[in-house]
Amino acid sequence: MTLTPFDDLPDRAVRVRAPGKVNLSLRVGPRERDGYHQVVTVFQAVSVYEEVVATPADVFGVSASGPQADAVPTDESNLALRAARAVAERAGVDDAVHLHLVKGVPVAGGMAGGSADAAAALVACDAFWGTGLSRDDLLELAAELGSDVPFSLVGHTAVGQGRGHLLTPALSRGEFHWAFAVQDRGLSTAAVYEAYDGLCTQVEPLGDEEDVPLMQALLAGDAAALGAALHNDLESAAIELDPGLTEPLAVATDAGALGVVVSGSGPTVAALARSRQHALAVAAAFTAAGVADRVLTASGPVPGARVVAGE
Ligand SMILES: C[C@](O)(CO)[C@H](O)COP(=O)(O)OP(=O)(O)OC[C@H]1O[C@@H](n2ccc(N)nc2=O)[C@H](O)[C@@H]1O
Ligand SMILES: Nc1ncnc2c1ncn2[C@@H]1O[C@H](COP(=O)(O)OP(=O)(O)OP(=O)(O)O)[C@@H](O)[C@H]1O
Repeated sequence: MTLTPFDDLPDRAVRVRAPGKVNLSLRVGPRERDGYHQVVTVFQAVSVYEEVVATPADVFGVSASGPQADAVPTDESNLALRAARAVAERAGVDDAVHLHLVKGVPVAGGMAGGSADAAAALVACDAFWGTGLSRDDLLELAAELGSDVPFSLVGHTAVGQGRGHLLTPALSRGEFHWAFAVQDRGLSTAAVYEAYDGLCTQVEPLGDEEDVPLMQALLAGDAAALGAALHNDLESAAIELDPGLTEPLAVATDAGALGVVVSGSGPTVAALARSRQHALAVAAAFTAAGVADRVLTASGPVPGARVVAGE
């Protein structure tokens, strides 16, 4: 089945939309005994979306469409399918469901596409089966599926701590405009954290005081101050694995971006622009310089996973 956002929904179908994210700041502490690093991060949800359409089926299944759909696993490792099974188990549901993913977020791009699928699938299956799980239930299932999944559920702007899964909403005024340089080649999140360990011999435990200027910029809706405060501890590790990333970073700076940063574990490069128009100009500069396989523009913050049709 190949559904586009404009198709009519089949009977009983539920359609849910969930956003991608940018880490405005990502500070990485030591690796803990569970294999995960302590992080303090400020997430912003942006208007690049995944859609998940849940339809009746005799057996659990998943399919995908979109620019990089071939790179999405459709076996039991698929995060959306795992989310569906988690809802069924938690709520004691015996029925199956088919999930179709309309992928708009880059795959393995550092913008939490798989996490958005998982969050959307949690919301879709809850609505599809009428399980009535609480927000806390969904957040708990989300955290078991991946560190970024709770934020995909919540959206807007939030500070993530622990593995990134413990969220506190953050105040943000106005709308910020972004241009993204997307690469066909993905980066493995685990490999980037491993490269980070190799680069940093001594990692200090984390405080959150470094992000005060960033939080003030968000509160004031001051895009120039936000641009100056963007920060990603994983950036040098991502560049070590993919040295070509220095090119889109330089192109965005030359095009007058207020700030530019590797998004999460990369390789997508996120450039903060002065306006929607300027974001289009930065995207055009990426294309003209040949430093991106694809470009996107978006704004943020936007809400987390929510039903858009069929409930
Ligand atoms: C880079 C970020 O996107 C920033 O928000 C996240 O930290 C990654 O979140 P994610 O993709 O949901 O990652 P998970 O699926 O939870 O973990 C994938 C792998 O990344 C590494 N990982 C992830 C999160 C974290 N706080 N420390 C880690 O070391 C671990 O090796 C883990 O096995
Ligand atoms: N529904 C899914 N969509 C995309 N990838 C998935 C999905 N389920 C599992 N995966 C696997 O997860 C890997 C990471 O994909 P994803 O698009 O979530 O990366 P990411 O955006 O870099 O993640 P993050 O920003 O959260 O670190 C893929 O290479 C793929 O093997």
